[in-house]
Amino acid sequence: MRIDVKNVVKTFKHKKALKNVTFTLEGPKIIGFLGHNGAGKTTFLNLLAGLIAPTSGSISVNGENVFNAPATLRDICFIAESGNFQEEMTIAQALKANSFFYPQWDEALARELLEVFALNPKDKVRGLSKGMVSALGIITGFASNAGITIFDEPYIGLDVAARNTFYDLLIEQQTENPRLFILSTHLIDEASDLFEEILILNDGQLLLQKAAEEWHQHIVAVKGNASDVEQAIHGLEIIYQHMFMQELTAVIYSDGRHIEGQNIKLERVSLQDMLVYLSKQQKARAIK
Ligand SMILES: Nc1ncnc2c1ncn2[C@@H]1O[C@H](COP(=O)(O)OP(=O)(O)OP(=O)(O)O)[C@@H](O)[C@H]1O
Repeated sequence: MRIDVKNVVKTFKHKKALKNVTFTLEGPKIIGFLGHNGAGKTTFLNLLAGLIAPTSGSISVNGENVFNAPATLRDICFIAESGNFQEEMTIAQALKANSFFYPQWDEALARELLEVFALNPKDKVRGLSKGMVSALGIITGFASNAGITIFDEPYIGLDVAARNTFYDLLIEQQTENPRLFILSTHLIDEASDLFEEILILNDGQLLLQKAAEEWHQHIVAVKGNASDVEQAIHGLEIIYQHMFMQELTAVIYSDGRHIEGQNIKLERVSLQDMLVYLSKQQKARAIK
């Protein structure tokens, strides 16, 4: 599976939710699609699932433009944050409807997962708790067997045990039947070991796309007096920088270069730290 995103802009009235986003994803792989609130993640996932059209630019899957391409959409399963199930249906009917849509649907897996998540197929979607709707989404996503399976905040309302079940299933499915899984989530520390590639959106733009290995080896925060930090990181890609009380923090991509200098500190940057940095930056911008 290959997704090509070219110069995508999405504007809602006066709000530019996506500002000229370009990248390529190739699977099978588990992708972490991250960014703070309002970064544009859901907007992008809706575009990828062909639910809305870009204002300009294009998204194609294996060379086919997704918008208005019904055949391609049958290989993309998008599980929305709020659950995209008809309220008046029972769980069994909701699964049936999805089984008609996805040609590779795995009925045995759907049945097995209903038991794993203790859902009663006769229950109506309307009466389900948030956690149960999330579980129904997870079942649908895995059973769809779609080449691209997207989970947008898949575990709202799920407890730790159910979330762990989800992580185990993801690994099991990726081993048995590899696909391109895209996960947008706020529970980053919990899920970060699962990601093989990480994309971070910030304010409608792609801030960063790295393989997880590259992240662990090469992304580092350099802190200290501004001129010392600037000297130490000269020529490197700066992902983020922030000045506080005369101390400069610069998150950089070291590209294997050994970083040294006087009066500077180097720190590892977890995905969670990165999002904290980004939201600080956003707040600082809002205050200005
Ligand atoms: N239908 C819409 N009409 C107007 N503005 C919208 C619409 N959908 C999204 N936006 C705006 O576009 C921006 C990006 O929203 P989006 O929901 O894509 O962000 P997100 O990264 O998914 O955030 P969250 O993590 O909070 O779900 C926000 O400023 C949002 O208010």
